[in-house]
Amino acid sequence: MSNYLTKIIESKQEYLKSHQLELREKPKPARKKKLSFTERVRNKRTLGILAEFKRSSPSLGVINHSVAPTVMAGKYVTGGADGISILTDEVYFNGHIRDLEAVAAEVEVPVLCKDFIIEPIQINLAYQAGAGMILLIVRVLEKDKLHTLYQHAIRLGLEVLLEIHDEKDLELAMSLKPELIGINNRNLHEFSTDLSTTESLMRLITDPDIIIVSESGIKSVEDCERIAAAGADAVLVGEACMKHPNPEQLLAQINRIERRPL
Ligand SMILES: O=P(O)(O)OC[C@@H](O)[C@@H](O)c1c[nH]c2ccccc12
Repeated sequence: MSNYLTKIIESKQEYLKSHQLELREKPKPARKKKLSFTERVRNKRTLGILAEFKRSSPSLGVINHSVAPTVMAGKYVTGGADGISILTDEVYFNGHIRDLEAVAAEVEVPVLCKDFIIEPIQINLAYQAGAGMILLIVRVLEKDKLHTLYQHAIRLGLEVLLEIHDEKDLELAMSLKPELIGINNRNLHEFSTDLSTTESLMRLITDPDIIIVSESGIKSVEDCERIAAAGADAVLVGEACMKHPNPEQLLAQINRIERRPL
């Protein structure tokens, strides 16, 4: 693991230890049944969209601190997002699980809990807050732990976005027979992004039933066209949405991009 990721994971372990009391589970609230992200993407012929709410990040510092998550999520849905990703990590991304809770209660599309998940309690809390999906980053988990967390989420009826960055991650991810894979274009050693990561890993994924989301460094409609040409099914866009003067318009344009036929 890179130094940066190791630091984040260590801080997450600390956080979970020191917040044990607050993090205790509450009774499960009634949940609205929503169409899953995977189903939504399968039902359309154009590029799927996961639009992300991210106030700040370790690589960029402050991105946008002035807009409320529910306001932004409303714009994302208007623009045609098939799912909303909410960064809930407090320490590095200035997020909160309450952001997710507020958004999940308001929108009809599924909401992704974007965090560094290393313990089942985090999955339970995401579920209780109304998440329909969680992220598992293959790189930060041992094989057994990855399997345990994956099965735990699936049993709760959550979708899992399984994030990979290279061939080794892909091999491990495939051992779970996933429905949904995220290819992260960001090199976690030095924060740089390179869309060719999606292009090269796409060539190795031969199962047409797996929905592939390309993540990070996607800044424009042209970038999305490139991702669609590589054969990915969906994009995860954060910074470009958060900084855009009119995110609805950006997403509406992305929403018109045809996917590559199987
Ligand atoms: O803001 P961008 O470059 O559009 O990237 C969004 C998303 O892919 C990125 O936030 C991300 C991808 N994987 C992660 C894991 C943890 C935290 C953040 C991420």
